[in-house]
Amino acid sequence: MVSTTLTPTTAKPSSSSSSSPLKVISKSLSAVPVTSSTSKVSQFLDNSSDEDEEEEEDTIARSKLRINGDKTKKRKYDNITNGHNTSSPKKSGAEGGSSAESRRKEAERLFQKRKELPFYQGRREILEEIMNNDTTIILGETGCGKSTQLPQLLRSHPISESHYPTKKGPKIVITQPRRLPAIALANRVAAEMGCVVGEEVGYSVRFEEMVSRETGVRYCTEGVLMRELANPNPSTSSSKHDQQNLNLLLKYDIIIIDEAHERTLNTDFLCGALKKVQRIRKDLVAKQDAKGKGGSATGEIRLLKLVIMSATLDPGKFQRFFQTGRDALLVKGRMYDVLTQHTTNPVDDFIEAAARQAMNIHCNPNHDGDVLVFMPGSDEIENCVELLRRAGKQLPEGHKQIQVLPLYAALPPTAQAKIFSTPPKNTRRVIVATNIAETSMTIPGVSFVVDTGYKKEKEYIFRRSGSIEQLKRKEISKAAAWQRTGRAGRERDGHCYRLFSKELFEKMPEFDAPEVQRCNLSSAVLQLIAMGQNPFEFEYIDNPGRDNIAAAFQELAGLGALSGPTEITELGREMLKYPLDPPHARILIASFENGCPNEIIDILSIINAGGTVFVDRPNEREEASNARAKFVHRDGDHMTALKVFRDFLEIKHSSSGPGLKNNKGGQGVVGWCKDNFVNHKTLNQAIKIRDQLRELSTRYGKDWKVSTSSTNGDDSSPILRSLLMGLFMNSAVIQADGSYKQTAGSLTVKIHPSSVLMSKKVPAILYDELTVTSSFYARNVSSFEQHWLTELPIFAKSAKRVAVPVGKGQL
Ligand SMILES: Nc1ncnc2c1ncn2[C@@H]1O[C@H](COP(=O)(O)OP(=O)(O)OP(=O)(O)O)[C@@H](O)[C@H]1O
Repeated sequence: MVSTTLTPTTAKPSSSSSSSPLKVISKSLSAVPVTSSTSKVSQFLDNSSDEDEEEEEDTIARSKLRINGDKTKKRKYDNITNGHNTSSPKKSGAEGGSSAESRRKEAERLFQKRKELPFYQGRREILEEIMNNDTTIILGETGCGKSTQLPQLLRSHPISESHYPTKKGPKIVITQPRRLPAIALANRVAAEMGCVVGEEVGYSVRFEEMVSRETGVRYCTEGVLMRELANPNPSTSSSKHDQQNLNLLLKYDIIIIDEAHERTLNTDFLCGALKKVQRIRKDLVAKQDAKGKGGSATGEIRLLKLVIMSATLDPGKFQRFFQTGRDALLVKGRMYDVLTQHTTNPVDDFIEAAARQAMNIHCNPNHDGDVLVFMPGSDEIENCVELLRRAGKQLPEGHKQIQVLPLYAALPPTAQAKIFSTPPKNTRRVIVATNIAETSMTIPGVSFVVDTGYKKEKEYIFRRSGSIEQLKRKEISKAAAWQRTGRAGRERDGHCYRLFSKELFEKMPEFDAPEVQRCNLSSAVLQLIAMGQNPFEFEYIDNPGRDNIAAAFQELAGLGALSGPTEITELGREMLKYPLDPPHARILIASFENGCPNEIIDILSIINAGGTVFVDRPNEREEASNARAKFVHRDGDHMTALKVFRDFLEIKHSSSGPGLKNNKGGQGVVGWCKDNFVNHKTLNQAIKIRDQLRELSTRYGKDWKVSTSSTNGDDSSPILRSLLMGLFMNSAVIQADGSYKQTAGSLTVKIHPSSVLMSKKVPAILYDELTVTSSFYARNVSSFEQHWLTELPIFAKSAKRVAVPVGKGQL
């Protein structure tokens, strides 16, 4: 293999060189990246006193007490453990004294490491700043301890305790843009605090939750908190204080928005909504104090503190938005050095170059540690994985082996969680990931990062004839490059190989463009309206533009979620009860009316599981196509997926044990999936989602058991009609020349080759998504009767326009 030529760099992360006012916390510590830097653990500036150390030891002792005290309390979840435990003590759901003892010992061991983290070193100044202000902006270098240490310190450090004199301490929520880091961080922090996930420390992500009444630190995705703001849980909300339907989140004292540099849709909407909540709570506290209700510390309503954090955010932008009037805090220093190198020449084929670089690392006997490779998207990842696996097979006998693991959002969570498992002996792991692993994550064992410099980014194209959202490959920003670099150097010194030149790096934008300016806003706009906010007048960090908001209104109105520019309908509120996008929520509600929730819940669970229903294996195309043939349903991919799922469940239930062993009559479920080219990871994940949707339906008084087979036998039309209620914007009718023309736009679309309807001609199609390559391809396609369109309120008045009639004989 030809090695890539790389040169070392001495550049600094953009945030550190920002002209915005910053208050430096650990002055003697160096910034990333380090080339031949001498910053080591022993050089950390320790600005804590001995007395402070004693207070910290005391904190550990108290958290021990809390854990033991919880022993007799009934927990909300019986199965408190999960498959994502990233550090020992592992799966310590047992309540026995020995596991509590092992947790305590592990927490004590980890405490020795925690004490060395720069963030921990600067804790007094950080906590005082937070206690003295409403909103604090913190920039801390990657790996300095922001996400793991701040919630723990806020919960039980004496500085915070004196501010929150109640026995329980402040309740803290910390948001993450993605579910994997939220779960991994909760596991890590639970281990550091010596408790079981779901007790003192918990997490809530879409379709999965590990929290209880005892939970004082809750890691959650931004989406979960947004949903809570818009759709207060009746059992926990303080609705009597809600203003304009905005949930004031009174059960939380401090909300931390972590990784704010990502500027996801939810980051920006959360910042706007929380700023408002903070202001309303402040006014209410002032009124409460004036009435003499006992002061804000102990009164019914307490002030809300906000902390905005990242290693690479633009501090000036957030300072201006929150009008903090304070310098952002800069926590400098990291635990370990990271040497960063750029290529001297441009790279022709970045997939091959990345595979080469990973193999070069692997074949160097002095290089110890796992490799994390960043690729733009799943296709590039699968190609790179293939190259690496092939190269791995050619390693000489006795050579250290490689285990290659893909990591991207469409993989089901169980497949994603593999990155936390211990590799076999004498094996180096090479993880090939999208930017899903770019922020927040500490992937155990990783010492090397290979960065291709590319990402895939959603781009929303506004067209009068129907907007489309597409994924495009783009160069990353400097902030993203530093985040990627920061995935090394977390457990030991690291090395980052950038497969782009220093000159190219210098030309990269400082930060990523905010998602509000390039994504479909319908879900966020519906939530805003439910909160009583006018999306056109909402305070945005960066305005999304009227066209983007108007497009969301159009879609939501079509779904029946809005009755006026700022008025949500009953149906809209109903839609918000389910953790689904508006179109999917609409489909679910339609299924209750059409008598098919049983089937629709299964279909929606598969769609939301991430991953495909079928898998491909190289050189087995014919076998795969023969195996699939027996599942094909004439009405298309949704009914086909339902058939696969139902057969899978039957096999699973008839198999002995958890599905890994053979059942008496034949093969086990894993063998069945292999023989039928079925993706068992997707379907197992679908089971979990199905259970949650069923539970939610029951909670809202809906009978999910109703099924078409109990009414109309084999008739799939109620299911397809339900799908159309949500996916009408994604529908197209056949034209005389055999092409399909969008009903809500004017694009000509083709059926994707992966669809079972690929070579069929049907009067009308609906689809889950549109991918754009040389043409517009509809994926996950089902057929339906053209005249159904005229029954939809949005099309009823303009039936002629949407349904260009083509008789069956013409097809
Ligand atoms: N799952 C884990 N396994 C091992 N070590 C971990 C784990 N999680 C955190 N750590 C250790 O704790 C340190 C601090 O992690 P933390 O996530 O708090 O840093 P951070 O400042 O939030 O980083 P980033 O900006 O990259 O999110 C890491 O550098 C690593 O040494």
